Amino acid sequence: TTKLSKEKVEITKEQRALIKAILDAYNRHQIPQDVTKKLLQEQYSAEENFLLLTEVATSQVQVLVEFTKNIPGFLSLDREDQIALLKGSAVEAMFLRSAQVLSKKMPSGYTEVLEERIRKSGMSEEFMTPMFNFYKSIEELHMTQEEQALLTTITILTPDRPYVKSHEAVERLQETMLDVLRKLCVLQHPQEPQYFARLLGRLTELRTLHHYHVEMLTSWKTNDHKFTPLLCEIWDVQ
Ligand SMILES: C[C@]12CC[C@H]3[C@@H](CC=C4C=C(C(=O)O)CC[C@@]43C)[C@@H]1CC[C@@H]2C(=O)c1ccc(O)cc1
Repeated sequence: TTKLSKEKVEITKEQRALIKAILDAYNRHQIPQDVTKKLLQEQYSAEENFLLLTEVATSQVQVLVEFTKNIPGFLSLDREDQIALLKGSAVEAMFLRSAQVLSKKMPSGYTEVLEERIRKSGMSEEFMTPMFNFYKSIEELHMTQEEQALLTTITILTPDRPYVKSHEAVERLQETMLDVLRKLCVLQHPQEPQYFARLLGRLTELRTLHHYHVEMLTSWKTNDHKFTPLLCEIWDVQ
């Protein structure tokens, strides 16, 4: 008979404090009300939808920077590495954020409106399909808030981003988060031993979306769509 590994998984006091710090930061940093209200009120047109998504994307980058600064240990990394990690993970963190938001049904109908504006923003089908497939694969996981916040943190703390100098320091920080997430998955999804592996599989899918995103921006640019200076800065768009 296969001996089920009933390994005694225990979250330490420090790890519990880490989860709390990351979850508080994740919940504290939301898109400002006035931005989301505009998204609900403005009329629909491909141009208007693109402008609104650009505004909400710009706001999300600012939220991402604030969240990242609250990741325990992040500010003790080398300053240039902090920038390299933010630039390297901005697109993936944004797609992970959009998947987490779009897989939640909100009473305000925000999710439906957002989805409608994405579908009618002048984005070509070839990028729409993989993006919505990703949203679906995230939705099927039914991630808890802690798992979402930790998965975003793990994405940001990816050591092999371009221009990262002290690879080990980032790796150590990421491993701390991976260990906490692994334990959480075992405790919160006891009947799904593969759940943690499935979560990490989503990070691989995120990297392919990153590739699509570069082409998506270029296709928008050719139809002379303007991005904000912050988006150009963080996404290396000319
Ligand atoms: C990524 C995205 C811009 C940012 C949106 C995302 C859909 C849902 C979101 C939810 C957010 C929240 O509720 O916190 C923050 C903004 C995001 C993350 C859009 C889907 C396609 C779009 C896009 O790629 C895009 C890129 C450049 C643009 O100028 C306009 C759109």
